[in-house]
Amino acid sequence: MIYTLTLNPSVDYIVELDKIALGELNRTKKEAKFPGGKGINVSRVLNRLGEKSKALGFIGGFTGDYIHHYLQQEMIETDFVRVNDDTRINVKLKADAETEINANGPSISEYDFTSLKDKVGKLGHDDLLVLAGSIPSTMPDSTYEEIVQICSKNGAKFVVDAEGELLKNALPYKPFLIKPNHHELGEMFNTTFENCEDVIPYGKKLVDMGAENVIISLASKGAIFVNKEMTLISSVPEGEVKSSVGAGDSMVAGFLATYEKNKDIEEAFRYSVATGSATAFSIGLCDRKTVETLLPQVKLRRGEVQ
Ligand SMILES: Nc1ncnc2c1ncn2[C@@H]1O[C@H](COP(=O)(O)OP(=O)(O)OP(=O)(O)O)[C@@H](O)[C@H]1O
Ligand SMILES: O=P(O)(O)OC[C@@]1(O)O[C@H](CO)[C@@H](O)[C@@H]1O
Repeated sequence: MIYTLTLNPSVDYIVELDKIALGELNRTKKEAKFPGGKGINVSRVLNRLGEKSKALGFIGGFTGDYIHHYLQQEMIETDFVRVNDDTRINVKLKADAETEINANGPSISEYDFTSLKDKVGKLGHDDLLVLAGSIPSTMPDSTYEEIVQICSKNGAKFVVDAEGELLKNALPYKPFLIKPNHHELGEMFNTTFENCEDVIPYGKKLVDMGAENVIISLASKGAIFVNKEMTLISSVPEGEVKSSVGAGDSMVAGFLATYEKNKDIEEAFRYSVATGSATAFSIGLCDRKTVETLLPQVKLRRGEVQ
């Protein structure tokens, strides 16, 4: 079974304005709220693509209740650890550009973390855990490493979608899939990228560092896939971006949902890109129909073998 782990869930408050005037009263044109946090987004998109998953993580307070009820209504299984503080609220401003304000998140006690590790310890060979997003600021950088060590010991596969040290520390344990975007990749290697070709050598480095499969997204510029056997470069569909919040998480869900069905990497990568764009072209997360409409626009070509 697929499990998702969101150590720092959020209520995402999405606000649309014509423009933002700093230091003044602004009134919204439209607003919406959704349960958020990367792992939770992966569970919600998997569900829309017909794949079951169970959402794990820490939730607390009225915001935690909101997330819990929302997922229950969508018939998504959960097994959260309840914490004392409120789950955070992240503000997403959409005006000329998209601006995000993500909060630190609640404090997590040793006891809470142990309860969570006990749940992860029950996963075995037939399971896959998606670890996604930041960790609450009270938790150490070694947090993901501790969790993937448990998976590795019990033979459970895992996916990591996180930034910086959290991702680097997990690589030696051989994640099944990682999905940095080009900014995150640039920060890891202290460089910047213009296009898909620039990114390929760094995708290969991540494979050498332990990742089995690597997807690197470059928003409207395309995406690349690298593993030991192949390098693929993908175009992205054209359309109007309504909110890119969760587009990266949707890529992970699109890949896993398809791979679970047929173990076909190329097909999984095509779905991954179509699912990412389907979310970028929606307010909130995508639905299956939009993914299937966009799929014919996703064209893959092979990167050069080096
Ligand atoms: N302007 C765009 N046009 C078409 N597709 C897009 C656009 N922006 C994002 N996408 C889709 O979303 C995917 C992920 O985008 P991006 O590279 O911004 O990832 P990310 O930064 O991880 O996303 P997130 O906003 O969830 O953090 C892209 O591969 C693409 O499929
Ligand atoms: O602060 P983190 O954990 O890095 O990211 C959290 C977040 O921005 O990621 C999701 C989109 O990918 C949103 O639902 C959520 O608000």
